[in-house]
Amino acid sequence: MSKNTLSTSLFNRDILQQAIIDAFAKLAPRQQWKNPVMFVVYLGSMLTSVLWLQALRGQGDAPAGFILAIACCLWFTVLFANFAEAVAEGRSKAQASFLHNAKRDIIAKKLDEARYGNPFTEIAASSLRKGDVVLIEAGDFIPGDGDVIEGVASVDESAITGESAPVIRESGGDFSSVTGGTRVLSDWLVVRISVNPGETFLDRMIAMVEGSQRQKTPNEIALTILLVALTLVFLMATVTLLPFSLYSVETAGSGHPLSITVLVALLVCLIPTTIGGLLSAIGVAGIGRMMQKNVVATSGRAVEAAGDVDVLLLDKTGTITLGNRQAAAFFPAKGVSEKQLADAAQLSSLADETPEGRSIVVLAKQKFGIRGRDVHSLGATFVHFSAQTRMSGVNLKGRQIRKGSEDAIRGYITEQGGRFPADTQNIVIDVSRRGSTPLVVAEDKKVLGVIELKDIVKGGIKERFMELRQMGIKTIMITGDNRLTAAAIAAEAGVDDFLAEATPEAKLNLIRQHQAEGRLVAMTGDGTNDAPALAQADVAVAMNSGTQAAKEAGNMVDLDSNPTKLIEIVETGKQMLMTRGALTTFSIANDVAKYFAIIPAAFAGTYPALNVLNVMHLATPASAILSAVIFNALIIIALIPLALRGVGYKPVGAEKLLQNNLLIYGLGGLVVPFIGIKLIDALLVGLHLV
Ligand SMILES: Nc1ncnc2c1ncn2[C@@H]1O[C@H](COP(=O)(O)OP(=O)(O)OP(=O)(O)O)[C@@H](O)[C@H]1O
Ligand SMILES: [K+]
Ligand SMILES: [Mg+2]
Repeated sequence: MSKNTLSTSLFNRDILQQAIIDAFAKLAPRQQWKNPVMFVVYLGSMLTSVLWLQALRGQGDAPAGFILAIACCLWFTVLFANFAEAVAEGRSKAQASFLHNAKRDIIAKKLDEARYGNPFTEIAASSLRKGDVVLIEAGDFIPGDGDVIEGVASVDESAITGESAPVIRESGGDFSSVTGGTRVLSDWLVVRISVNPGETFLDRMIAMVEGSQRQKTPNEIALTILLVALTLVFLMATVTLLPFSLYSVETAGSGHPLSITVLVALLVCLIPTTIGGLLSAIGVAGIGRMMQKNVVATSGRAVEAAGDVDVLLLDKTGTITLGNRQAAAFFPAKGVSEKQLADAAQLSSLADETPEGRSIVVLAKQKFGIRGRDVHSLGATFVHFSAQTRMSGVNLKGRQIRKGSEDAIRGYITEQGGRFPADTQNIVIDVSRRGSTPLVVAEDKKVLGVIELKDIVKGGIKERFMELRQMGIKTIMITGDNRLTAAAIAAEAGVDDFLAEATPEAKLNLIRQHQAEGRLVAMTGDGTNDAPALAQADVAVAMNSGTQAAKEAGNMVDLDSNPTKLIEIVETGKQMLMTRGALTTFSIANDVAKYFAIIPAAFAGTYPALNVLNVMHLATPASAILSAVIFNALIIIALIPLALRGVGYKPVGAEKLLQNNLLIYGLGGLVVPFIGIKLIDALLVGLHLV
């Protein structure tokens, strides 16, 4: 399988070079203001720089060299945080670059009338409007997003999906959507354009992936508020230290007061700069990791919700099963021959565009040599399948043939005064218990028998559901099939619950009900029918092969159109949340440790008694403060790979995760600074810098 996505090499040279440039560009106050914690460091850098200039003129509150060293460290802290964000954005951009290649000048064949064979005019794709109808022939690029209204063709979508195998796009059903920039390989399509220029799927994907549309997610805002509160507390504490130290020096008549430089250094070490500097990079990287899985998230919020999902709604057909429900056998009712049933079944399916319908035509031909008849010469009118009626069929010259779910056909024939035979009832039960879908065929008010539609549960799916259960996520299978079939497949696949005979409304209600109970719901969908439910779900993954309506209603698109991807999406979301949680824990634990490094040293001159806290025995007060500030800057750089790659993830319960997190990142966060600061101090001494 060829994938367009970037190799995971974090330290791609081009990205790093660009990120260094961007790190400086991000020094603009307008950018800095967006990140309140780092904004404090930014102000501190400016203040200490001014103090250094004063010191050069002999008016310093500390030696000029010391102030300069602190100022430089603070500027680097800001630059490192900028750099982290720039690297994350650079990787996303690199991942999106192949999408730019898919944008090209295309000539569209705009049809004067919406039908194949009519004359067309050639116009630039960029001037196509929503509602225009175009012809696309073998070799042509598809000029815009739209839905196929006529024709069947194989399409090369590798420009978008990176998948080189062609896909079939056809009118009707769930494979009717085409994307601008892809190419028709064989045959022709008539497509109704569904978006105006500039609003295409490709445009939206590029904007999202490149981060130009990225806004803070609700959780990011909440965390930022917490970090700002912490920052304010430390700011107050630090500011009040100054008059305090002045007073005590005065009353004692000895020692010297704290310098502004030391106070700024102290403040920067105490506020949560590590998470403050990496927060945005973690969010961007989350979207980037989705992209690596060929999933385009149209909001950071969707990625975040994916990590918190409680309930997963999965379609039976195509998600849990392979999805090509194929006719496998005919079971005639008493007094009907199998051939008679097959003939009626085929007639009712001649215009049925669903895979089920087509397979019935094929099976009747294979078993009895019944040829597909020319539907126009029959003077027939077709009744198309819908998920609401669960029935389809044909009316021809006084004959009305229907096929559909048992209850739909029962309703249909009782309406006309017919009776549902007991032997057919038994066949339905038998077929359903096997996990197959029974389609009952009726002519007028007489039941002719049952068609068995077979589908196969995907290999390995049971293990995936087990993992989800370990993560504390409930899986619910949804199907339009009857309860018996649903129960058989649910048991085989190992889902927690199922909803049978589901209409699109029932799906929507199920989502609302779970949300009302405070749960976050995820689902996948591809049909126009799924659009309302997709719009309601918290995480809504539309298949790239699906209809435009589904893609617009969802907040993620899976370019591979693999419904089981939802499981990986949840894992990626969880990993992003865990990474943020881990680094927040680490950051705050870190600050506590820095407190012990810097306080005794900073106050040694003012309060000699505080020396009992001086557990680290750093060389001098100046080297203690400098070492802490250097460590504070370097830790941001050191954690960039972790922020971008994400912490390792195993499917265990939330409580266990929290425990592990506190243990590793909390304890680590406490210990690492002691070692780091001690080493830096020794190095400074060794190099005779202090
Ligand atoms: N082409 C058809 N003609 C008549 N009846 C059909 C047809 N396809 C399905 N049915 C009936 O309608 C019921 C619901 O079908 P539907 O495709 O909505 O089910 P589903 O399992 O939810 O599949 P999906 O995952 O595609 O939504 C089926 O159980 C079957 O009885
Ligand atoms: K800090
Ligand atoms: Mg279906």
